[in-house]
Amino acid sequence: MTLTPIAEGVENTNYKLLTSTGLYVLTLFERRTPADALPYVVDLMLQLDARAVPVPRPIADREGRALKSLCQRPALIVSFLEGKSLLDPGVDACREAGGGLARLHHGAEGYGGFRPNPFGLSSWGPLAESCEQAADRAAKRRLPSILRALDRLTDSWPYHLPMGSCHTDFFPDNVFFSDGRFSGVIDFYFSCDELRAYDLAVALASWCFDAQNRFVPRRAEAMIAGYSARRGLSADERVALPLLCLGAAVRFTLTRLYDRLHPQNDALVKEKDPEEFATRMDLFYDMTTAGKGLF
Ligand SMILES: Nc1ncnc2c1ncn2[C@@H]1O[C@H](COP(=O)(O)OP(=O)(O)O)[C@@H](O)[C@H]1O
Ligand SMILES: N[C@@H](CCOP(=O)(O)O)C(=O)O
Repeated sequence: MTLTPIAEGVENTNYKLLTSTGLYVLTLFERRTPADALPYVVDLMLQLDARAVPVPRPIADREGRALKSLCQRPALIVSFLEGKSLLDPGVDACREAGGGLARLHHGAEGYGGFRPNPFGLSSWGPLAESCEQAADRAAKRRLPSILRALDRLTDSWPYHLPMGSCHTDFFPDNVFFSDGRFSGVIDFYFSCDELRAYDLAVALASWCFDAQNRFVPRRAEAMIAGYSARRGLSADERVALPLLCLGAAVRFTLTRLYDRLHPQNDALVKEKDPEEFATRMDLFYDMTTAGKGLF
């Protein structure tokens, strides 16, 4: 058996695990994934796997338990998924990814678990406050635009839209491709009950910017087309997308800012730049002010 650390993670500590029966991933969960949330996540992955959505399959021990404890942290072994994520996904990849997200939403239908979104709208105010308390000069400059976006989101959040089990971290690094086709999705540790259109908005806010962080409307159009070819998207959901993209941009600006201000020195994780999403937040703020659509 060999264990090789994987350094790409942002949230948890991961190892590639090679045994006589195959290749797996061992995850030790760090601060954002509490043990009591994991049964929801594991059972959702099992349901998706059973419905042929390509996700890592949790591996149980001889007593049938997948969730274990290792080094004082919750731990899980899942199957290794083949395929590669894309660094700068183009229009076709965005269409494929939209279709992949719709497959995930389909596969999650009827799921019996319930987990409120730990990083949903109601968490953003307290997160902003804890960033404010620890703020350095750069964070102090950023906070007013975060708070202004938060006011808009609080005033206009579309609570009435359809909910279900969502991934809520459907970023390019969590989606695998093989021969240009969607081949799988990993990292379900933020999965929870949320607005389905918010899940799509997270994908739009993370896939539809180029290497210079410029919004690419054609990618957004393709992603929405890929999604809606497999799963209906109502007129109300479509109209709400710019506001929900603003919400997604606030969420990732805040968690990245929090991580920069409160680093975890002992975990095998990488920090990401909050400014990348803060710039997107400003763009979606202006788009919602002007009442414009994404394309
Ligand atoms: N089941 C899996 N199959 C293949 N690769 C995986 C799997 N799980 C994780 N990885 C690899 O590990 C990296 C980090 O995993 P991820 O779950 O995104 O960690 P974190 O939650 O810490 O961000 C991924 O980018 C991917 O390369
Ligand atoms: N996607 C989030 C943080 C979680 O990272 P992941 O590696 O688990 O996708 C971000 O980019 O801030």
